[in-house]
Amino acid sequence: MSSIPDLWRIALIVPEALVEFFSDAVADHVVSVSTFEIEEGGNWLVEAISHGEPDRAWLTSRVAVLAEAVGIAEPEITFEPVPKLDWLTKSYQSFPPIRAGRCFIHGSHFEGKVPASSIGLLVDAATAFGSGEHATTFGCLVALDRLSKRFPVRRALDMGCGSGILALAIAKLWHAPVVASDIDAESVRVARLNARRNKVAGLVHAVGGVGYKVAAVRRGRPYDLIASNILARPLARMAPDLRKALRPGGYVVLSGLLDRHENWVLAAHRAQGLRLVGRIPVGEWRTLVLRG
Ligand SMILES: C[S@@+](CC[C@H](N)C(=O)[O-])C[C@H]1O[C@@H](n2cnc3c(N)ncnc32)[C@H](O)[C@@H]1O
Repeated sequence: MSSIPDLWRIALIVPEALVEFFSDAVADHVVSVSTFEIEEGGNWLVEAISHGEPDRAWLTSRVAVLAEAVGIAEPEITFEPVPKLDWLTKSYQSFPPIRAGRCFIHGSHFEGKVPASSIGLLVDAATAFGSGEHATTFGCLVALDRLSKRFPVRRALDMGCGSGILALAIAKLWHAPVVASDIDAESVRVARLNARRNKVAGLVHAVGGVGYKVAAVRRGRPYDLIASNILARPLARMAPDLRKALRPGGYVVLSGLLDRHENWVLAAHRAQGLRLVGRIPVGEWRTLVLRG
């Protein structure tokens, strides 16, 4: 527990018309920003969470400058540490096991048995994205399970690994080495921890850095399989790099895109010669399976 960074809550109340403006202004300095209406048609609460104690003086003066710029009274900004064990224990316990294809994702609080014929993935809801409950992670796991029944993989890449959940699944489904990369250092730490806890540390190599710029990602090429659950814009932008990194005939699993972005992302990858071989819609989210 001691290696989990301290979380801080930063809160301010602003008029509805300025919610986005203030959320964007703090977004680069925190790990998440939530907004809630607190008076119907009136004020909203902007609540941000940061890793470690935020720079109070900087944030306070930034908020003051913004308030002056839009002609409102300077909103009060509060800073408070988030009680460590409480929220972690709470979030651990709020996640029941999830099945996605043969994958059975459970937290360390799960006392039951992983069903025979399932593949257990031990992932606690913590400080990195990916504990199976999100539609995009779920879609990727279902796609990976389907592919594992008909396609051999000698090496794979999980780009934007978060908790490492997709890399763990690939390592367990194929017993193949996986490079797991993430732009966020905390995610890399959590992915390594999860690889050890799932006894696949010898197969999952977690590295930090942006997309295909990471040396270990380039060294691992060509990959038989690339999974990337990021967002529509980076997924579309990385199409040329992705094709270069993929072995001809290899598979790509893309997620993190909404239904309205599907054609756009697909067009970028089709322009590189990939073709659509699978599509898993979950709610408004889409997971696409492409073949090189
Ligand atoms: C939606 S999470 C997915 C986590 C996990 N793979 C899953 O499927 O649940 C996206 C992750 O991609 C990382 N990320 C975003 N842009 C990236 C980029 N250009 N290169 C590498 N990682 C990136 C984020 O830090 C985040 O951990």
